[in-house]
Amino acid sequence: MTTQFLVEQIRKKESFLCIGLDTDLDKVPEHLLEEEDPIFAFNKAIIDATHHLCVAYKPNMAFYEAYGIKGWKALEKTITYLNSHYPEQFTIADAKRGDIGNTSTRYAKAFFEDLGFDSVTIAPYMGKDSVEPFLAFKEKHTILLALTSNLGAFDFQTKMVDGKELYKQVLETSQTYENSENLMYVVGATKAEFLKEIRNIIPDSFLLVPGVGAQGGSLKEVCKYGMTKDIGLLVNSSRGIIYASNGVDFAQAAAVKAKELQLQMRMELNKE
Ligand SMILES: O=C(O)c1cc(=O)[nH]c(=O)n1[C@@H]1O[C@H](COP(=O)(O)O)[C@@H](O)[C@H]1O
Repeated sequence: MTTQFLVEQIRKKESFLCIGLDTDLDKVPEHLLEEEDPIFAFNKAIIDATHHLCVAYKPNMAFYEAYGIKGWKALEKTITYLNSHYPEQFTIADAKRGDIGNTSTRYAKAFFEDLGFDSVTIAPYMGKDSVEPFLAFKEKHTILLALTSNLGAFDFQTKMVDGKELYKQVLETSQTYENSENLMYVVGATKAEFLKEIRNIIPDSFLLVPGVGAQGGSLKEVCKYGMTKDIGLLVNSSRGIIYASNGVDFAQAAAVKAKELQLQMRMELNKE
């Protein structure tokens, strides 16, 4: 998917919401456990109930890998369902990969070619030759961790390296990589106050912003400092939406939560 198409979808739906499909069998409604594939049944119901309110879905690999082959099959069914029924949705494989070039190429093939995701999250720690194999894919997006939402972000990411915080080095250096136009970045919603400086370095790049909802980040603050003329934001909520209810009404309850965020996003978009 091109960035231009994503921006068109955001304007059309008045939403830059990404719904995180962090599907945990300990949290899904009990009646679904009788299904042959409860993970896919849950995801399908959530997607069908919320697709008109969001522009992206982000399954986090941990939640699928935790169930072995069954989890991987549910993931494959989920992305196939999204690509066939809702091809306008931007899909993110939240995998946080990155390895020596030869290995990164295989990860890129797995997520972009075999599974058919539009994007994948990547850790920048191994540098240029670990990231460029992902960037080589046309109309696919590499979402590099810049400043993450968790407390541990302060262990390394904000430390000074050559007179500059490490996350700023990540932003600046990655912009020199080949095909850097295919880069997006992760900035946690809990770090909204950093967005002003981040926008000085990458004024136009799209940001994936997790951490509203369960982690307490503020959508308003994120928009205030992070929004660009082409929006430039995908704001993710996972648990805050998908586990709104664990009864038979779970999908409708998720849609209510998604709608709440979409209405706030609509307001922010109209401020432009
Ligand atoms: O890459 C991510 O998506 C990510 C980066 C980050 O800094 N913080 C963060 O929470 N995430 C992911 O975003 C989702 C947040 O989930 P909730 O806290 O339930 O909304 C999880 O899948 C996290 O793994």
